[in-house]
Amino acid sequence: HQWGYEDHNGPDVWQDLFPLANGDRQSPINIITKDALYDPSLQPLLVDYDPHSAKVISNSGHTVAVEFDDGDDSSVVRGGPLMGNYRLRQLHFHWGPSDGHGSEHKVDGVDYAAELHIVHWNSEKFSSFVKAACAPDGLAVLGVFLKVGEPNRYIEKITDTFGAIRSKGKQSPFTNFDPSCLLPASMDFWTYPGSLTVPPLLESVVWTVLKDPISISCEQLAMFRSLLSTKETAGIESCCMTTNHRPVQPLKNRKVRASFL
Ligand SMILES: C[C@@H](NC(=O)c1ccc(Cl)c(S(N)(=O)=O)c1)c1ccccc1O
Ligand SMILES: [Zn+2]
Repeated sequence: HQWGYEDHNGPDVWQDLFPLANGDRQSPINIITKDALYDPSLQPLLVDYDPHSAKVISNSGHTVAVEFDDGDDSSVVRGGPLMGNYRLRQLHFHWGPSDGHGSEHKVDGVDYAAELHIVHWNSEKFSSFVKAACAPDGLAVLGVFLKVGEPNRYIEKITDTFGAIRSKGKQSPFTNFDPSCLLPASMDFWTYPGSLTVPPLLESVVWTVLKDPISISCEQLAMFRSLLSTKETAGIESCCMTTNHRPVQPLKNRKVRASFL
């Protein structure tokens, strides 16, 4: 039984197989900006990525991901709400069936066309991503909103590979890529304690969501939707990855902090 985003295996039934779906610190959330607490003690968020860490780009069936060599601390994020270094592991995207929605987090109820997640793990306290993914401060995910507008020349480097990774399970070499090129000018962020937004929904993510979006053109977005969530095997008709975003979850007893006034 493979989880997905359709009625029979989507977010509304994930709780059947993954009980954490109804947990106390689930992601994504709607960020209500007037309730966000400005915290002057928050340090700037500092990324330091080595382009040679990028290894492959893969179609996981749920999303498209660039995977990095996380064997050393050559690509890390630190500062912000984080204690110590978090090592870069992978980046991936979430989008929707139309340009009107597709991001996972919302800001004052408004969602963007898509959202980029840059996933890191706490290499000071843990020896692997899998171990870190089970601890409350094990992962740090940097969320970046994508707003429909001008074509994005760095997103183009990603969509250029889609011909080779059209179906689920396909991967292609992808190196010499620094994810900093996908960050907006301002590193102002909101931060809150949350979870993976995909099963197993582990509650181990310190979220930092950047305030400003980056651009993506509607044609580039359409290319994400042309990726297939099915394997290439003959006989099974292929289906497009038209949507892969989880609805917003209850805030419950959490506070969102802002790094800016
Ligand atoms: C199954 C899928 N894992 C994730 O997508 C994923 C993992 C961790 C986090 Cl923290 C998030 S999230 N959305 O909370 O940022 C998503 C996957 C596995 C292997 C390769 C590519 C790939 O995409
Ligand atoms: Zn994600």
